[in-house]
Amino acid sequence: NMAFYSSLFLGLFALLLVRSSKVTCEETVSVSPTIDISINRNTFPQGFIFGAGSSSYQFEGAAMEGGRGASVWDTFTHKYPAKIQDRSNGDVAIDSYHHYKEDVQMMKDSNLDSYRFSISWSRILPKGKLSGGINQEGINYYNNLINELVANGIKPFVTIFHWDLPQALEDEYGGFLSPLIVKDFRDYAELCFKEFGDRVKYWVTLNEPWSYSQNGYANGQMAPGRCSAWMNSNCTGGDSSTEPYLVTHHQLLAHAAAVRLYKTKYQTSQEGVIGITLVANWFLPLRDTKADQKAAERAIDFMYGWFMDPLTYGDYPKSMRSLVRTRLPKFTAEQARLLIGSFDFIGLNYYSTTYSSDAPQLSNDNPSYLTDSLVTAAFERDGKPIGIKIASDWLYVYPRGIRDLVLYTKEKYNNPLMYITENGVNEYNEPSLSLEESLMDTFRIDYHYRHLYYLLSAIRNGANVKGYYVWSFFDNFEWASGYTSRFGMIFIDYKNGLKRYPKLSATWYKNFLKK
Ligand SMILES: N=C(Cc1ccccc1)N[C@@H]1O[C@H](CO[C@@H]2OC[C@@H](O)[C@H](O)[C@H]2O)[C@@H](O)[C@H](O)[C@H]1O
Repeated sequence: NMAFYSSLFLGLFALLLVRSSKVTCEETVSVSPTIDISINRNTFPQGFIFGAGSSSYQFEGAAMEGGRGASVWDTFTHKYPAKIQDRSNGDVAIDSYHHYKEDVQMMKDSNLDSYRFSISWSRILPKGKLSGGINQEGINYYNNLINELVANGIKPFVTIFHWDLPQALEDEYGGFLSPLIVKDFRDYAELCFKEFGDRVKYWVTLNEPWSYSQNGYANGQMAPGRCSAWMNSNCTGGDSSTEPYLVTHHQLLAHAAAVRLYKTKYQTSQEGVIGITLVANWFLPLRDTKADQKAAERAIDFMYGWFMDPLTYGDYPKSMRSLVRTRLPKFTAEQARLLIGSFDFIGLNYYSTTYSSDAPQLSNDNPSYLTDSLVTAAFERDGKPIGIKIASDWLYVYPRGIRDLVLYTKEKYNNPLMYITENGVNEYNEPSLSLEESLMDTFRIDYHYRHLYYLLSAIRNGANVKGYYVWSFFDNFEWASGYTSRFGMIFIDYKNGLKRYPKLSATWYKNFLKK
């Protein structure tokens, strides 16, 4: 019976244990708060526009067809093929000029709300000026494209200048190096408003004026390929310490002139909106020191404030005034007045974030835009990269940067209406891959999902963002990288008639956009 009582006791004890654990289990179990990380079109505000982008020189082809005149990119690629990684050019590109009906169908199949594209200035004004004559075939092409988009319920989002300046204007007065560009750009913009403004309700004057100034006039890596001789970058001429500042100055004045024209003469009847697209990295201090914090602030001033300060406050950032001094042009009071608020929205192109560290040693007797900010960029801290790198050596994946940049814009520049006009990641063209493997871009789904997650977080924190455009819908001519770099959600088979194949990311985006 001893055994009986001990087993009884053990049983009771076990029961008590279970009960107590059960009781404590019931009392203490707290369902962890669900952190909702699932997003789709419907978690974004009503009316948010989802799209994808392109640009004329990178996509159209037909460079010597349909009456198109030469642009500085035709000259640059033909004269300096060594400056393009695979010595290629945009003569044919992905031939959107002839494929636009098929391409619009693919946009429709992808559930896009909108398609961003740019107009080739020298396709509609082959000599750059009205006096040089209007090319009706060029006008017809854009009318056909716009009509095809509208007929398929896709909003055209049109960039007036995406770097392909008519060569004739470069030859006549140095293009954006001269204030003469303001009148010719305004006349070109007016032709666009007149011919397309009844159906185009979203206008961008300039795409990434920073890239045009930096790559065209500071490092000479892109058209028109100018830089200081001491940079030994095979530039045809130029001065990296002054020309980037003149080109930005004249781009801003040209932008303001086109916006003023649209607002005084076309906006009331056409009821569209007009803005500018700026590219900006986000910048984090490399070390938690005052010096590196100031360096990060200078970095964003020199890349983003270079444009946002004149557009919001009528002058360049103080950090630029104090470091660039006499090499930084001045605005007259009238020009400042025209510039302030010269936009209904800001288009933002965000790709990546870098670390900034203070670099006083950069001030030397060979000044240039590239070093004037006295900042060194880094992609890793203590050997740890800021994010994963898929392909390009400047593109590390840092999705939180899109939220930081958007909230910075909200705080510093009065929360303007914003559209993310480009966000994307590239893989290298890899001829050894099978077609199936080339289409399996799971990294691109990850990239866009995480950037959209952080963009939504910024919106939930009050940022006034109303749209998002993937760069890019199709693989295309990626400037200095030629066809070696692929950003598209649709694969282009360059070896087989430019056939289009949706990548996995296109299917993902289609489902994400399902209404
Ligand atoms: N490409 C830029 C600005 C830039 C230029 C050279 C190097 C880094 C960044 N901005 C946008 O990025 C897109 C992706 O840019 C590519 O990025 C990887 C580079 O290797 C490639 O040369 C560039 O075209 C362009 O296609 C769009 O036309 C342009 O608006």
